[in-house]
Amino acid sequence: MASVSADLATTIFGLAYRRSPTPLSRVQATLRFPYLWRPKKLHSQPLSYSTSSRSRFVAVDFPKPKRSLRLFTVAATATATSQSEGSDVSTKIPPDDRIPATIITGFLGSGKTTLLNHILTAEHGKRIAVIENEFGEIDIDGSLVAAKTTGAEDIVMLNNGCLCCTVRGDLVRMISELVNKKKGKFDHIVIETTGLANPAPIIQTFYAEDNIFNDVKLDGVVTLVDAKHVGLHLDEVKPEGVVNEAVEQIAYADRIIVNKTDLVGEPEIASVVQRIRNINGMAHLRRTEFGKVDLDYVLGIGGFDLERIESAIGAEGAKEDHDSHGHEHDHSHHHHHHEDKHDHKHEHHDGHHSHDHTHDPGVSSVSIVCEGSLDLEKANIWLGTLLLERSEDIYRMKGLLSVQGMDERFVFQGVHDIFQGSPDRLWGADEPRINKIVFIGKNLDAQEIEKGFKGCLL
Ligand SMILES: Nc1nc2c(ncn2[C@@H]2O[C@H](COP(=O)(O)OP(=O)(O)OP(=O)(O)O)[C@@H](O)[C@H]2O)c(=O)[nH]1
Repeated sequence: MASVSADLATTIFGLAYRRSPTPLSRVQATLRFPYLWRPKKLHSQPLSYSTSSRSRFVAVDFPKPKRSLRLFTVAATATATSQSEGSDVSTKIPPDDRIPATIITGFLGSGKTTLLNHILTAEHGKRIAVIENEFGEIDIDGSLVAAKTTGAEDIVMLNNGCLCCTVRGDLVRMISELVNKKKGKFDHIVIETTGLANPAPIIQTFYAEDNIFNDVKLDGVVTLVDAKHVGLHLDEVKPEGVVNEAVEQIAYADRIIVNKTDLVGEPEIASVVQRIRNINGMAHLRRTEFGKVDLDYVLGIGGFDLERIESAIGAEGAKEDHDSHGHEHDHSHHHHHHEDKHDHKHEHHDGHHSHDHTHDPGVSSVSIVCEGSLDLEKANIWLGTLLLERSEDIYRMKGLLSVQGMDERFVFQGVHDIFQGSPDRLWGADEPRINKIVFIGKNLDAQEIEKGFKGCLL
């Protein structure tokens, strides 16, 4: 284990224990010490920081493809109402009126354009700007997308490469242009990636680029899955160091749409759902034909929004949403670690089916649900070290924590080494202090994570 400096040890929730006991002064202390965790291996220079009016986010910097750096503060709690003496930072958090953006991803032919057309033609009253990324010179998807008259405020094409690789700069420019020239004329941006896109760099763009971050917030990642063919893609063994895009697209999703269910039978669908759950136990999942989902399932979901973390990390992990079909499944196969079901051999615990879990190349989810309060210093060291050592492998994480001495719940979410956290609402007087935490990533050791986490409990 890497040695952890005192600095690191005070960073993740660092602020909370530099506070004085009242909630208000806690907020102010928080804002006065705005930096959270920073991965030392990525920075030899000390970081400078500033408080910004957009103080909702915490540390971002990532090594690839661009080493840009964003420093964040922890958001103030709802209890912040005024400043007291000695405070040099406003506790007022401005309303987040940035334009939400949704990434639609999914493997080739999974139904992304079909979903986009559904969004554009549905009645929702939203004015949507669309960014289409087509791999290749010919703008085929553009002509397949419903015409502007059907609901898109603007459709822009990115045809000369893949969003996650060569045209990231173009994406930044396009979003900036949309914002600069058309702000006020649209309410939402929808970005359709190519089928071969890895969502991570696209997600990171929203945090790394000031031009985007100041005006646009990532709302969610929606992943289409072709119920008939996804198994083939998940099974594909890639050369060392090459990602399996189908797996990545599922791993980063906030919403998963298992599409083309008309082409397969119930056992195949159940098997696909199970494999997806094994990779991503956090995302909501719905089954469809031709991408027909309620629009509020895909737009305005707040997948990266701390205020909505709880809905993403329900007590037993994400559930399959059942409004579009009428039968029950509980196929959640990711590794649940619940304090009162403490069984390390229960990885495939639903007992309904026997499925092969050996294919998905090391990407899985681990969730821990347990009552108690965390020792802040220990939790800092544990999570800081975990991210320091494993941030490349930790794709997504979300958590809701009970910290000893903290009256509020602490919520956080992260994507690799982007970490965003803040005190949330106060714990209720009779509310059990239950920690919930979900990790999605590569080669996660559920037992080790659980052990590390529980070692931080008082
Ligand atoms: N049978 C069936 N076909 C579907 C369904 N959804 C989409 N399709 C068809 O599948 C084909 C691919 O759908 P698209 O929406 O273009 O898929 P895509 O993900 O945008 O494809 P790429 O841009 O190539 O990655 C089209 O012919 C769609 O009409 C479905 O639920 N059932």
